[in-house]
Amino acid sequence: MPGATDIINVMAGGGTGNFLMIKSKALLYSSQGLLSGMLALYRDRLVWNEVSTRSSNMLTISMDVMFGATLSPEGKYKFKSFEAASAVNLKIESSTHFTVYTIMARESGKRPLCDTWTFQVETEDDSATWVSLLRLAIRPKITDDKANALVLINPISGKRKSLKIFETVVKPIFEIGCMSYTLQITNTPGHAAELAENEDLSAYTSIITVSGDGLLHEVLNGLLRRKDWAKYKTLPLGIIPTGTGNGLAKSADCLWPEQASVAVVKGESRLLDIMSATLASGRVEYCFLSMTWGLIADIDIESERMRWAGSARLDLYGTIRLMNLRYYGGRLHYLPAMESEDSENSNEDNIEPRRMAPYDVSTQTNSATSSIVNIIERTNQGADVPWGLPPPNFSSPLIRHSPKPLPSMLPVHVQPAVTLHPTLTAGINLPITKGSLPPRWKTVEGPFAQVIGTNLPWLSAGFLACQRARMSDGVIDLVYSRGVTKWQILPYISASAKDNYMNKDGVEHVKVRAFILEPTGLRTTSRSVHSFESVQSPTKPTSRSRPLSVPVFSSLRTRSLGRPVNVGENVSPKAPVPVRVRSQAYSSYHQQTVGRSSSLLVRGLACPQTDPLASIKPGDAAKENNAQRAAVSGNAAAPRPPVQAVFSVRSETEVASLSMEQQSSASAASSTRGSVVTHSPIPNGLAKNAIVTSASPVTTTAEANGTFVDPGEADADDGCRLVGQHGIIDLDGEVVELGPIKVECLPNLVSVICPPWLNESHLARVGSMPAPNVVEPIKGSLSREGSMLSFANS
Ligand SMILES: Nc1ncnc2c1ncn2[C@@H]1O[C@H](COP(=O)(O)OP(=O)(O)OP(=O)(O)O)[C@@H](O)[C@H]1O
Repeated sequence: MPGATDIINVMAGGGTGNFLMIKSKALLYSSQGLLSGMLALYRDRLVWNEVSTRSSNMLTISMDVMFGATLSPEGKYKFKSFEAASAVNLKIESSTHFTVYTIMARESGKRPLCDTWTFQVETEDDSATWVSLLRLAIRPKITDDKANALVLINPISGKRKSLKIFETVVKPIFEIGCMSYTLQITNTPGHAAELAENEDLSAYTSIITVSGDGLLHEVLNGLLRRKDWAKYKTLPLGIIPTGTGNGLAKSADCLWPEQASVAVVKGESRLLDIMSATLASGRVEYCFLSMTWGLIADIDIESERMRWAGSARLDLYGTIRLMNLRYYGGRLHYLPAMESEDSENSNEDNIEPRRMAPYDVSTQTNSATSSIVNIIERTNQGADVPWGLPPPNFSSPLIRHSPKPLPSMLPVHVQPAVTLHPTLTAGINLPITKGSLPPRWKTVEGPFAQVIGTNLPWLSAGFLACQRARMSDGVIDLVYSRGVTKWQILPYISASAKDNYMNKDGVEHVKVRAFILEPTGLRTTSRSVHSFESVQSPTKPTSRSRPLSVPVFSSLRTRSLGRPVNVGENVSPKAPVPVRVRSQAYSSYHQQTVGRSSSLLVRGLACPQTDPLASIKPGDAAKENNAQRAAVSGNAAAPRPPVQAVFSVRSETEVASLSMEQQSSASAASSTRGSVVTHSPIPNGLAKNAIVTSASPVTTTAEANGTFVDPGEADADDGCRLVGQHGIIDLDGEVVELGPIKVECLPNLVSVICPPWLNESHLARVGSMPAPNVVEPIKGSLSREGSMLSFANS
């Protein structure tokens, strides 16, 4: 039948995520060759079902993990995380083929897996239709001709690998995802801010930085300085993390450049609060990450000279700073976010903090969630102000000029064009005298070892500053320590701020709307430091405490500025230098939840809860054996996200031992002789299969030994044997040496294929497909759940 594509209900249906967009006959390319089946595209998934009398494999790919579809470019895109897919070296030239690209997150610390799935349909028109519909389903919010990003690359971020990462990871994903872009490499500090402020941005649908947090901070502030900033209030911002700290990317669960690139391609977004910091000079800076003072700021700033060490500089210098803990004199005033004081310290695990009027954003009508960053347009009409915020003060002198030029890297004119609801602290005169604070304000007094006002849980990828922080809750999480010893603060810094460190042992946490920091300008390594009052009536510093040299408060930094904010430079140490920080929920940041393993459904394929092999280096046979046994017997330790494991089985004895353990499991009813892999619930009786795959852990494609047994044809009694280290198959006397094979773990692999591909007679049962090259190495992966092992070929 010509043009067998069955297009059903294209773009119709609406409502549910399950309507069918297209359905047709399609061959699935696997390392075993072509498998015949029916392919159906729904709005939320792609499903391929094998049509065969012999087996009924099924492939389901969730739309969550798909990021592109192209016409047969197999082999074109090969980058690091594509290793697994590129092992399948298919020669596909005809344009009746198309390829779907997927990304799957893996357990923490491991690079996500990108994969390709190639199908063949009957005509070129069919494959073109498939590709365009797939693209539509993958990126429903972005049409191909619309997406055009301004991409800013900071070549010196982190370990100076931004350019390389762009070329090898970002660019291929952008190409696959049909993302057009204009590239700009930054030359100097401030360059990105200048571009964001002065460039004509009308052609762009987003600004993406390939950088650390500092460059995005520049972009944000540059945008806010534009006269026409309101025009770009919905311009999405995104970050592909290549920096040192990468706190935003970590908090958004997009720490791998692959994840972040895919998120950009798919145009997913998420709200993000911004903090505005009014400095002593009157200068206003906006930051999305945090404001730190004391320990964390010192680590950040003073370790700049160790940039060569990448993110390790924070750990290295952090240890030094912690061992020589400093204390800073000053006062901290804050406006609690909660009505009740007690509720500040209540357990708020996993609960989004309650928004309080007038900052209740729950009523907002802005469609902020549909783009990466939305700067909310504000008007002078109180009633029209989003979320009931007080009217912005556009005539504030802060907008026009800085009262006193600062010797900073930014020129004076770079005042933000907007002042975000400045009323919380605007009426408070500094220095603050007793009784001058508005009601509900609280004051705590130093000496402080650290003060962190954070908008995000993670200040850097390695430092969870406040687990309770949420990026769009409209409040600041204030964490401070005063008068603590280094040993008290050590668990918080080293093990990060799990909730059990909060509000005890000197690590205080409170959710606030705004805070004011009044440093005295005195720093000491002694805990018996001067009180704020002592500054008002200064006494001569003791030998262990000293006024700081200029700049006085070099240790105050709005993290993500990418440079210190020298608040109060040239100010006498005796004069308190106030800093006002407040939060505003007004913009958003892109984020995509990438690759939930549940989103790829595998019939009969069990997901293991632990992977005893994960920590074992290839070649460590003894450890591997133990781990395999532990895994098979379900003797697993701590639970972790589902993964697939790759096993090595090297001898008959080992096979027997695995089989025996399998048979002892209730779920392994159909276990048979000589089998490593068994499945009870496979419907067509093809559950009796065995596989030997790799000695490698799951991370990469690996040279490995392999063999295969199909107990339907052969078993331990009639000649099925696993021999030696080189994957020799002995089927009824017919010996096939597979040699080293590449084994890949494909967490998003899909079918539990009962391998019918070893010889012609097996293939004949599959149908009238062309015979695959049966001596090709067998690729596959083995997974387990408790005592259940499952093999899936790729
Ligand atoms: N070409 C350049 N040469 C020197 N500095 C630059 C250049 N381009 C940008 N910068 C500056 O580098 C600073 C730090 O960059 P970025 O934040 O990207 O990396 P990072 O500091 O390593 O990462 P993180 O902020 O996540 O810790 C930015 O504030 C920016 O001003």
